[in-house]
Amino acid sequence: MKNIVVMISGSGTNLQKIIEAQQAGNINGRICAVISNKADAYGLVRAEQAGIPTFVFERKAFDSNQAMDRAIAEQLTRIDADLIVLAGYMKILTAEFTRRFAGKIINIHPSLLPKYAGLHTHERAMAAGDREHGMSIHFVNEEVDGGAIILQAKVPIYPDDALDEVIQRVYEQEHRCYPLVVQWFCADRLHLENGKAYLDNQPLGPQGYAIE
Ligand SMILES: Nc1nc2c(c(=O)[nH]1)N[C@@H](CN(C=O)c1ccc(C(=O)N[C@@H](CCC(=O)O)C(=O)O)cc1)CN2
Ligand SMILES: NCC(=O)N[C@@H]1O[C@H](COP(=O)([O-])[O-])[C@@H](O)[C@H]1O
Repeated sequence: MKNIVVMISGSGTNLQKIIEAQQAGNINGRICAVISNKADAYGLVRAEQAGIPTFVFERKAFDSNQAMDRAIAEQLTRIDADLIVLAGYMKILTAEFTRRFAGKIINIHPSLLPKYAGLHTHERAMAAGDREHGMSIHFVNEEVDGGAIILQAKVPIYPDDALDEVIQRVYEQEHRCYPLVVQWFCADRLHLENGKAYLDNQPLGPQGYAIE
């Protein structure tokens, strides 16, 4: 049974889907803690409602990003985390942190990486006139959104779409796919080796597993 820690900064809808999948017995792991860098993150309420311990590490309480990440790392070590799930965690992790937990950290990002790394991805895709968009799940390294891609799911952008419609369309794919990837890791089907993602010991291509 793997020890899972989920790191959030906001609403926690992806966290909620992972909680529900775990409660339904679809994930061979236990969510041991939820960590947030924002004390007002609603995801903390979701965790508390599910009886999951929560920890808040706010940047203003530390002298540096390094000190903050070291404090988080100590908590993760105490928990003996096997998998660290970034689910809307909106802080760039230090290289020291990502190296310490290499192969154990995954992230979900609302674009078809390598397009639109960083923030405001939906707005950028719409402004570019893209007709195809989506989300990526990847291993995390020191390069922001540059880690090996595990899975991508595509969604259309229609000419008359409002921003919220695109956001919701991507959210649907995120909520479908993240619990699946967490289970792949917990079932020892997914691993990182020499910077490449492997599923069932087969190397995944640069865009990862393309789910229909
Ligand atoms: N070392 C890494 N850290 C993080 C990664 C990663 O791949 N490598 N993924 C991000 C998640 N993310 C996009 O998916 C992302 C989050 C935040 C930022 C960013 O610019 N954050 C600002 C502060 C924003 C705020 O506090 O409101 C910052 O950290 O200065 C970019 C990308 C998680 N971390
Ligand atoms: N760059 C990271 C990033 O933008 N992550 C995005 O934050 C949202 C969190 O939603 P949630 O808190 O409802 O799960 C998700 O859409 C995720 O892809």
